[in-house]
Amino acid sequence: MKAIEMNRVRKAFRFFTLEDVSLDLAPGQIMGLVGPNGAGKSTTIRLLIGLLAADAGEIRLLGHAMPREQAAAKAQVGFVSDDMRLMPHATLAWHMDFVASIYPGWDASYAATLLKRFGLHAGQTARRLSSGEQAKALLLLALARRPRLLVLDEPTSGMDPVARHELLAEFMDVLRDDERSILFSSHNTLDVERISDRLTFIDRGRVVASDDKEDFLERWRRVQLRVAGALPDLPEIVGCERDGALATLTVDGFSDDFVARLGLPLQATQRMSLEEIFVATVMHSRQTQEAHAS
Ligand SMILES: Nc1ncnc2c1ncn2[C@@H]1O[C@H](COP(=O)(O)OP(=O)(O)OP(=O)(O)O)[C@@H](O)[C@H]1O
Repeated sequence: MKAIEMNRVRKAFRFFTLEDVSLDLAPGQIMGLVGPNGAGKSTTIRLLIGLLAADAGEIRLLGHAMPREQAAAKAQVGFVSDDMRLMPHATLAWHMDFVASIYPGWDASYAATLLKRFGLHAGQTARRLSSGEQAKALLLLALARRPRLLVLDEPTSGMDPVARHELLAEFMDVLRDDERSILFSSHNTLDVERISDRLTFIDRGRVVASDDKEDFLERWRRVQLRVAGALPDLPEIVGCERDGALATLTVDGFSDDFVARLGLPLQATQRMSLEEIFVATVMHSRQTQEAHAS
């Protein structure tokens, strides 16, 4: 059974349409959902956890059809988004007791460990917490339920680098139990590169690429070569900058076979960072869409 399955999901708003979104996540894996502002990340997540109803397509969360079986699914799913707020006048202890009273899986000793690790105190009142501390408190409340699936919309926004580091380490810890999974959205490709097993890039309401992180890093290369005339027209070449005879290619699908078909001696090849791969994927997808439209 998959932790997450979305199949050809569509949701239209007045000025934006999420179109044909399919993605899946196996138990024990972390997926990073990455996209520019307004790409549709939060909309995808809200559809997934039943806060929005799709116009078309199928969604299953831990095997439960959404939104029909959302009560059963939500008991096992922890969700945190950056627009959630704690009760301003209540303490963290009150929040922890409240969540513990609803969810039987609440792990009090893990909650105490997380309090220490995140530098929080049970007696603190929510409205006195900084925005980064509020974010950590919300994550604590979700993590200590020990849900089978964590769905996190921008979990590290507003956090300093040390807090982000601690939080990501905590995510990795959660996954020691290989039945648990995490889906999180982020703009921060460094965070995503560090902890994700799978990546989904989304732009303008469409999934533009979804794959294992290692496959992305393996496939993409910057290639430098000298070429006098035109380059062979190969589908793997998604970008080319030329400076006289020197060409720098961006390649999606680098392999011995590609080099053989290119038929030109390479001067240098470099791996690309996830950020470079993300930008190249989005730019290429936009160029392809614009070419089809005109
Ligand atoms: N309830 C709604 N009604 C109308 N339009 C909406 C609604 N919710 C989202 N949108 C629009 O859908 C688009 C995608 O929004 P979404 O919040 O999913 O993007 P995002 O990728 O999470 O962006 P960001 O990184 O900026 O948070 C935006 O143009 C937004 O204005």
